[in-house]
Amino acid sequence: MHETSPPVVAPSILAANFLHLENDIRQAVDGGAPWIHCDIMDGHFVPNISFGPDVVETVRSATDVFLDVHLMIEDPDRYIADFARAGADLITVHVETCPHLHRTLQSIHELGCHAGVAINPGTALGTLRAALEDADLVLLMTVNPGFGGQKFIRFSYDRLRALRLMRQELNKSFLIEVDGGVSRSNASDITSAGADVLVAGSSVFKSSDIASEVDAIRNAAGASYRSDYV
Ligand SMILES: O=C(CO)[C@@H](O)[C@H](O)COP(=O)(O)O
Repeated sequence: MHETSPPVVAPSILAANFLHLENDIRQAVDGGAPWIHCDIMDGHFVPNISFGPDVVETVRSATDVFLDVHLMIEDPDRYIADFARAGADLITVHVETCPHLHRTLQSIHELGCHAGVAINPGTALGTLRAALEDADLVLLMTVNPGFGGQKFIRFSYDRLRALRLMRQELNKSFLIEVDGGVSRSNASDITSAGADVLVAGSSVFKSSDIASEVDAIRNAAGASYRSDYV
């Protein structure tokens, strides 16, 4: 899981130009992104539909970077094998969609992938507690999921600090990922509050220079990152 030293910038292709997807991804990787984030939305758990395993498989065929697949879908157990087959390295499910979260995380591991748990801004962090035994990563949503281009919710800084403290108290080493409204202007505050992985969609792919934008976020994040957090 720690193949690349944090802080990691994980550009979300939700905001990419799908006519030039391979080119957009290449520019992001050239700018220093070791991960690519794939947002899977079903129009039920979140009010938007994105793409499925076929697109993930196409991305896999175009790049060997770490593929971070975020399932914003009801009943994710039905699809995790498809995303593992498509080439996901990490599969993250939402605590809000998994009544048998422990079993779901085990299934992801059995499929040979790293397992993550995501949590919405309105869900209490305590609901994660049991999952922290098995998760390789916790994805803290810093917008309400469903759309790119939203504003970072400010109370997320307190949640990040609280999650970092939980990790310390439990003596765990899961990575903390932040997703939504991340840009070069808040990346430093986000890492100093405890994030190891920063998902950035619009700020990267809507920019006129994708590689420079990734580099700028990485530099800002790196300036305040403390490796003794993990
Ligand atoms: O999962 C989501 C949205 O639900 C995110 O991955 C966004 O796609 C991030 O996009 P920006 O907020 O960076 O535009």
